Amino acid sequence: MASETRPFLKMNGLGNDFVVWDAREQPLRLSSDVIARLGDRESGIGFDQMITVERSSLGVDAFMRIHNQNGGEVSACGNATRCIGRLLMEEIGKDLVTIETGAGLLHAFDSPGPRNVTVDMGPPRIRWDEIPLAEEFADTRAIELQIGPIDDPVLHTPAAVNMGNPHAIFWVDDVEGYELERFGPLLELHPIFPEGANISLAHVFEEDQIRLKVWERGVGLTLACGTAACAVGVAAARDTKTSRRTTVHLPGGPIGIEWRESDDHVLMTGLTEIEFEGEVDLESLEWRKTGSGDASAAGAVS
Ligand SMILES: N[C@@H](CCC[C@H](N)C(=O)O)C(=O)O
Repeated sequence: MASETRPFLKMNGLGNDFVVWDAREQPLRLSSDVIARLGDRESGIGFDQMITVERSSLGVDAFMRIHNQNGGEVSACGNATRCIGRLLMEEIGKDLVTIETGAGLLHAFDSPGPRNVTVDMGPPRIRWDEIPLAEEFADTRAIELQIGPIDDPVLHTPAAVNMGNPHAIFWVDDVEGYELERFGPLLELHPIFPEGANISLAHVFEEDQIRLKVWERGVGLTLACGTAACAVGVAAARDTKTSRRTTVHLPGGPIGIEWRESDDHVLMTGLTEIEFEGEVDLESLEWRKTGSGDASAAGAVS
């Protein structure tokens, strides 16, 4: 049987990077082992998430399937929703599109500034069983965590928020003052989080300005995580550390978050980038670049 070569697009939202397949005409389902091999930065294409754009069974603009680098399927990815929103808006020629995800229908719309996209991520879920947590907590602004090898008290009382996926947020004085790569893997799989969790270190350094570093479930340290930025914006406002409008500064750049009072929805605005076009032989998993991205577009600043 001849091997199949499939085109893909490499994109990122503030450095949180994705391989994007268009599977609307020709379905594509890869095993978790293949996804992990393609996601490997040494031997594969390298990405944080793999995004498969499919036809929506609900008749909206598209369905977006999300896999983490380790091959596990998840329901939400804020940065990828902005990237897919941009692709669909450019394709359809509209300035608002609706994307079906595992976490529900999300609207993406054009935002001032080139390649800037806003996504309405819907309302946060903050009840202990919605996050979900393994035991009842009346107040999820600070839950109690028992974690043996870590003795810093700051790392025992995270806030917990679900933005279509579970997040734990530790408020610290300096996000660089902790070895997130050491305790991220322990906390991601802590039994209090039956579905695992994305782990954030956050610090309000100026009025409504938050510094954020994230250990993503199923990936590790990433340059940015959109749902974490939303969760942190919500946790900060719940705790009156900030107003409902914040700028969250990630290693990959800033992202604007608004937790709208009128309908409880969280809006996230930030840059999207097409890095390059490529193709993969799905049998050998060999891949090559076939085209360039935004950086080579006319007028782009390199
Ligand atoms: N990078 C994403 C989140 C991707 C999923 C996450 N790792 C999880 O397992 O929930 C974002 O931008 O939100």
